Amino acid sequence: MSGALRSPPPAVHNIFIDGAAGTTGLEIAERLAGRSEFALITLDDTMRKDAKARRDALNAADIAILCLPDDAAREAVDLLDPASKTRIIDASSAHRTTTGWCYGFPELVGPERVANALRVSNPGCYPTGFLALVAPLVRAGLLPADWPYTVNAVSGYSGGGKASIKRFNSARAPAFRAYAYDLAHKHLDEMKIHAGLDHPVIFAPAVVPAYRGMLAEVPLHLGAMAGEVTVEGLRAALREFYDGSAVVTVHDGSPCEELLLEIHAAPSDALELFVFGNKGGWHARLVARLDNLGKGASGAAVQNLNLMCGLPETSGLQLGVAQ
Ligand SMILES: NC(=O)C1=CN([C@@H]2O[C@H](COP(=O)(O)OP(=O)(O)OC[C@H]3O[C@@H](n4cnc5c(N)ncnc54)[C@H](OP(=O)(O)O)[C@@H]3O)[C@@H](O)[C@H]2O)C=CC1
Ligand SMILES: CC(=O)N[C@@H](CCC(=O)OP(=O)(O)O)C(=O)O
Repeated sequence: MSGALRSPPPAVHNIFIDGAAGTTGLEIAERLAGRSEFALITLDDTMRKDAKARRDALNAADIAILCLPDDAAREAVDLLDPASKTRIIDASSAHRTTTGWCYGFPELVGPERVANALRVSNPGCYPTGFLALVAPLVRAGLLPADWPYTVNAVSGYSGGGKASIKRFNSARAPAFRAYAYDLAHKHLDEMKIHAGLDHPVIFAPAVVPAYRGMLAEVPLHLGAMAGEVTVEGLRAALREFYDGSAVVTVHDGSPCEELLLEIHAAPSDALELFVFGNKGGWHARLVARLDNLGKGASGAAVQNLNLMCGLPETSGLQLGVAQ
């Protein structure tokens, strides 16, 4: 082999998951297990909340993925040395509308922006469904930016992290939990800003006793909107926007009697979009189906991590669509 050109060994990226013992962190680690491109920096259970140990791990990482409550995520960023080269993917809602942070929705902001970013803020699970439906249609001028939109959604109970899992696994688990009746859910700004809307949406979320899964729906009085917008036109625009995506599927207009979330669904990093309308096209329902822990959290973090490391965008993702 003397004189033969050899490729350098592939780079190994040092990754620290801050909050690795939580719901999102554990699913990210599962998706990274066995991937030789990554080496995980870990803290044992006695040190995982120790500020000094976290500071060392955060600064030693090439990329740190924050799977923490918002305050702890802000604290993690503060723990970085001023000269730190560590890049961040934040799964919390602490930085989703913060100047200087890249909104980590590659299909909407462009994969190259995520790939080159120092600070990436992952979208929330509900906003992922809402924005995937509405942002491209507002951009295309098919839906008005000044419309008073409503979002109805159901989530699997893992969407609320360990506390919600404990509640839904207890003897007093509710059969259905509707919430956010203060009309001030923390996702409102994120949805408004990244969809380019003039007004906050009315957001009506609920939780069902399935571990994972999510439906986010935007009902539309299409016939009351100005212009000639049709159900077929909305669907065609979404199909064009996501053409070639391995993650997002826009279903055709085949009849569909029901959309289901399975009680024991397997993890999925796919995002499915549907456009339904009545005869005459006066009413429409835009629906997104996803796994809150997949494209809604951990799958999205791994997709962004791949991009930031120059790896194929969907490496390690589970993209089976349930249909
Ligand atoms: N679950 C989901 O579907 C989604 C979650 N997210 C966001 O991701 C983030 C993580 O959520 P999730 O995994 O569900 O939450 P969990 O409650 O399941 O996990 C959070 C983890 O963070 C740990 N933690 C809390 N404070 C600190 C600290 N100061 N230092 C180190 N670790 C700490 C907790 O420790 P301990 O185990 O001791 O409690 C826990 O292990 C949240 O901001 C959430 O909003 C975003 C999209 C979807
Ligand atoms: C079911 C449930 O409780 N869901 C959480 C949101 C989960 C999520 O998207 O996390 P982020 O808040 O980080 O975006 C809630 O409504 O607060």
